[in-house]
This record gives sequence, structure tokens and C-alpha cells, in this order.
Amino acid sequence: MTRNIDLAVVAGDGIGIEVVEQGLAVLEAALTGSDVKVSTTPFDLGARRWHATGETLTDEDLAAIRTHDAILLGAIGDPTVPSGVLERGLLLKLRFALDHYVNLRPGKLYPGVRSPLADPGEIDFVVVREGTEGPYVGNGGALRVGTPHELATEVSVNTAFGVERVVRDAFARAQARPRKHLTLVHKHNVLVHAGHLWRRTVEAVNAEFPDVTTDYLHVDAATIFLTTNPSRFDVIVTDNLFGDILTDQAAAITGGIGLAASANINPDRTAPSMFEPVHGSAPDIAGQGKADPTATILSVAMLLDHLGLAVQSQRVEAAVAADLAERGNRVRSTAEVGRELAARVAG
Ligand SMILES: NC(=O)c1ccc[n+]([C@@H]2O[C@H](COP(=O)([O-])OP(=O)(O)OC[C@H]3O[C@@H](n4cnc5c(N)ncnc54)[C@H](O)[C@@H]3O)[C@@H](O)[C@H]2O)c1
Ligand SMILES: CC(C)[C@H](C(=O)O)[C@@H](O)C(=O)O
Ligand SMILES: [Mg+2]
Repeated sequence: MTRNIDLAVVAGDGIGIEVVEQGLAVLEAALTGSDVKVSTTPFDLGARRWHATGETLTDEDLAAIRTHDAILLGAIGDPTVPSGVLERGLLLKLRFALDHYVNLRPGKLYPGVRSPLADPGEIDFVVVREGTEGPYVGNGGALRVGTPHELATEVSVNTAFGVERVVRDAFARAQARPRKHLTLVHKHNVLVHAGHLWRRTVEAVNAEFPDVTTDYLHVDAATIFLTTNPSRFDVIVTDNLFGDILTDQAAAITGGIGLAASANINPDRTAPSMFEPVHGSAPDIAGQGKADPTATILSVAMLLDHLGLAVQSQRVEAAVAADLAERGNRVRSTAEVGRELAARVAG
């Protein structure tokens, strides 16, 4: 019986449009010849829509997106729109409204990929970044703006419910991996309220996963070890902001931001999960065909896996791995990389 996947597509801004086109081509190639069909609904969201209508993401958009099986997103943000309008009003609104509390970001150094680290060793970890709380919730404000007495707050919100569910998910992921190790990254020597909630939660949930070993690093020290000994990491669980920063660093040590994939997962499947590269809209190279679509294509592999299409997912990842093993310093356009990867996937 034919299975149909309804995919919402939010290409967004800048290079988002270029890399999503290639991601969709590879998705199509991965499903060709199978009994799985994909139908895509493009959503006109981002800077163009905001300039035309003043809208970022309406209730109608959100309701329509909800009816889909998954979302593929390119990138959101544009220099012609005030900073934060689209990031908060569109991207974070999607993650929050669709309860994407697990933001999964692998840090993997594929064979043949050059790391800036002199002796990177084997790098294969995954960051489980909390996606719906922390300093991202918009719990803040400003008084006396523009005066010498301006006061600005962004309060980090951490609930026992929110921390526990993401920590449990991270333990389950650690348990399913060969090394079965979980590192909590926080800053509980300073952020004593939130930090100790995270620490106590990890200790408590560890009882359910006795075969998973754990350790703890303050976030500043974690950045040292990501540089000096990234092999020590297996699963990292951390809050929304620390996870944002660490995953750009993870991308940098594993071949660059053009390779870094991510999944915003709603593990309870009460709403569609969303797959997107870690990078942004890259206004500095947008429209030039220079963006590497590999991060989006690896995000497509995560999408396929989430939809239970493990074989197709592995085919996409294997195609990327083979391409990375051979690419060296070859300069190719966005479309060339996409075309070659689609051809490899098609076999
Ligand atoms: N998930 C998202 O949609 C997301 C993520 C990060 C930033 N942003 C937004 O994107 C805009 C630009 O942000 P930024 O400059 O801090 O980060 P960025 O990730 O867009 O770019 C950082 C640097 O990496 C390069 N780069 C990014 N993706 C690349 C790719 N696929 N191939 C080759 N090079 C690539 C860029 O050219 C730039 O030099 C801002 O509006 C920001 O808010 C959105
Ligand atoms: C654009 C911004 C809201 C976003 C984040 O901070 O989560 C981005 O940096 C990311 O990593 O996806
Ligand atoms: Mg980021």
C-alpha cells in the first residue's frame, strides 16, 4: 500500500531557499521506486511575507502546518527585518507552539572531513538541546529604553516538567548508543536555581537508566573539552541557550556549519517535528549559489528516520558520507552538491 507523507516546507530567507531546494531533490531521490510518496506544501513565511503583510506566522499558518506529518525548514532571518522579529515571531514560535522540546544536533566528524583541530580523534556525539524553555521564552522586558538608566531582563524559565522530559529523552538516547554516556552541561556554580534543578533531575532520572554513566561540565569548561578532547562526548544534555552556542562550536570542529544538521522533535507526536540545518540565512553569501546544502540534506536523513524510514535515511547519510570522503577542496555550487548527492542516493 502506498504511504503518503505530507511535508510542510518553510524555505524561509537567504540561503534557506537555496538549500531547501536541494534537500527536497534528495528526499525525492530517496523515495523514488518505493511505495512512499511525498507531497509538499510550501509556506510563504519569512522576510518577503513580513514586508508584504507585516505577518510572521498567523494562527491560520500554524493550523495549516499542524496538519502535516513533518516540516522541512531552511533558515529564518534577514538584515532588512529588525533582529528578532522573524527569529522570535516565526522560528521560535514554531518550535514553541509545536512543542519541539528535543532539539537534536549531532556532532559527527565524517571520514575525509578536515577539522580545524590538529588531532580531532573520533568525534561522534549528539547534543540534546532543550527547545521550549530557558532564556528563549520571552520572559523579559525593558524599562527606560535608550536612557542611561535602561534596565533589560531576559529571565530563564526552567520547569521541573520541562527539564525532566528532555533529560529522560537524553538518557534514552544515551542508553541506545554503544558508549551509554551522558554529560550534563550547565553552569550550576553561578546559575544556582536553574542549575541545581537540572543537576537533581539528571541524578533522579539516572535511577531509571542505571547502565548510563553520567558526568557534568560547566558550560565554559565544556567549550574547552569540545576543542581539546571532543571524543569524550557521547550525549550532551543542556538548556536552550547553552545548546545553541555549543552546537555552533560542534559544527565548527566537525567540518563547518555547512554540514551541521538538526531536528526539532516533538517526541510525543502531538504535532509535526521540524528538520532544519543548524545554520542561518547567511546574508553574506545568499543568492550566490555558494551555500553548502549538506546540512539540510543530513537534516532530511533525520526527517526520514523520524518518519520510520530508516533504510532511506541511511541511504541519504551514506551518500553524504561517500561524498564527504571524496570532496576534498573541490569547489561546487549549491546545485552541484545537491545534484551529485541526489544521484548517489538514487544509486
Ligand atoms: N535556524 C535558523 O533559521 C537560524 C540559525 C542561525 C541564524 N539565523 C539567522 O540567520 C541570520 C544570519 O545569522 P548568522 O550570520 O549569525 O549565522 P549564519 O549561520 O547564517 O552564518 C554564519 C556564517 O556561516 C556561513 N554559512 C552559514 N551556512 C552556510 C552554508 N550552508 N554553507 C556555507 N556557509 C554557510 C555564512 O556565510 C556566515 O559566514 C540572522 O538573521 C540569524 O538570526 C537563523
Ligand atoms: C535564529 C535563532 C533563533 C536560532 C536559535 O537560537 O535557536 C538559531 O541560532 C539556531 O541555532 O537554530
Ligand atoms: Mg544557533
